[in-house]
Amino acid sequence: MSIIQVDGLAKTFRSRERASGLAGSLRSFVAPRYREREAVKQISFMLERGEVLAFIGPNGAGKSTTIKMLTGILYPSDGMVQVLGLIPWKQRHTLSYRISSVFGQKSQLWYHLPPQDTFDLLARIYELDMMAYRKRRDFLIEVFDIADHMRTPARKLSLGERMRCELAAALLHRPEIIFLDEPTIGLDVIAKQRIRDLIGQLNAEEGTTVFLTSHDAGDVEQVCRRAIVINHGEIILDEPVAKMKSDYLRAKTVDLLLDEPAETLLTIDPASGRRHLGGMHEGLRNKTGIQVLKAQGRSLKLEVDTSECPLEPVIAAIMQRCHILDMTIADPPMEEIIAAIYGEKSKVEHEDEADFDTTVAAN
Ligand SMILES: Nc1ncnc2c1ncn2[C@@H]1O[C@H](COP(=O)(O)OP(=O)(O)OP(=O)(O)O)[C@@H](O)[C@H]1O
Repeated sequence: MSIIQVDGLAKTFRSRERASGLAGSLRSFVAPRYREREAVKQISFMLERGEVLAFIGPNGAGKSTTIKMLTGILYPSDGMVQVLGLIPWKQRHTLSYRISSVFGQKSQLWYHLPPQDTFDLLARIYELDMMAYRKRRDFLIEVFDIADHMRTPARKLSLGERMRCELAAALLHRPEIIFLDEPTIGLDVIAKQRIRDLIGQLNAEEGTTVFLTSHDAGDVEQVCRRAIVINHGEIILDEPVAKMKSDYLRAKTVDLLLDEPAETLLTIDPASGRRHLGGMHEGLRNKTGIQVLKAQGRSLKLEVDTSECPLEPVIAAIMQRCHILDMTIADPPMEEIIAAIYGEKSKVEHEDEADFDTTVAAN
């Protein structure tokens, strides 16, 4: 039985347009004009208990609007939703005891209070049994490694420390589903990894269903097993992350700072005039899937298509030639992945249309 069922869900916002200047304001007051925006357009999907879903898309795609409808904050314009068998906007209170949400951009801890006090308040809000609450709190403090931060006002915590406290607070009442909206936004690499590991642990050990939105391809790749891509309010892809990864998350950007000029590692192909990693390693010579994006001074930037060439031999070959002083490996930005998905989809649609045209012509 699905834990979340979404059928033809849509939301259209109607907002009043206000003209500038005094005359414009008066005109808007007397004869108001409205603009309609379809934020979510008839989307349907289901989620099983224990799934870890990435719900991704570019800015303004309709992610937050969907989450707000699934958690009962917003009424839809059309369609039906059941979360844990409840209709969110009609049974919001009952639902709130069984779900939780964390917004990376908005703190849910009381700003001036230490997390310890927020936790105690939440225990009362969720009407938790005090003995069970203390046990759960102590367990979460240990798992999330936040003992040192429990008595510091939330406003004085670093972003990474605060996010760990936010997650622990959201889990006090043992929610069956957790909605995470950009949980790693603004965090450094180490803090991001920590949050990702904790989400994975939470799902593996407690079976919590995770509904995550993020602009960070790393969150999707490392945490989620299924991805739904939404753009302009429509679902354009719904498939396992493993498939999405092999289809669209192949390119990694490798930024290197070397101890010698980057040019010494490159050769120029006389036919195309393009630079490539030259003569460093037999296996890498003429290897497809490695593109030199930039070579300036001692910094070298490569794009490696991991479906054609794994990263390890590339890095190993460079390390045999020179010392790497610094290195970062980055995923393509979400916008690029979505553009690639769109490109692929419209190619398939055009091919289908062409097939249809030739069939019609033949008939
Ligand atoms: N209360 C509102 N009134 C009018 N329009 C709104 C309202 N909330 C959202 N929108 C519009 O609906 C569309 C979808 O917004 P939404 O916040 O769901 O996008 P998002 O995918 O979460 O984007 P982001 O990644 O930037 O947070 C946007 O065009 C936005 O301007």
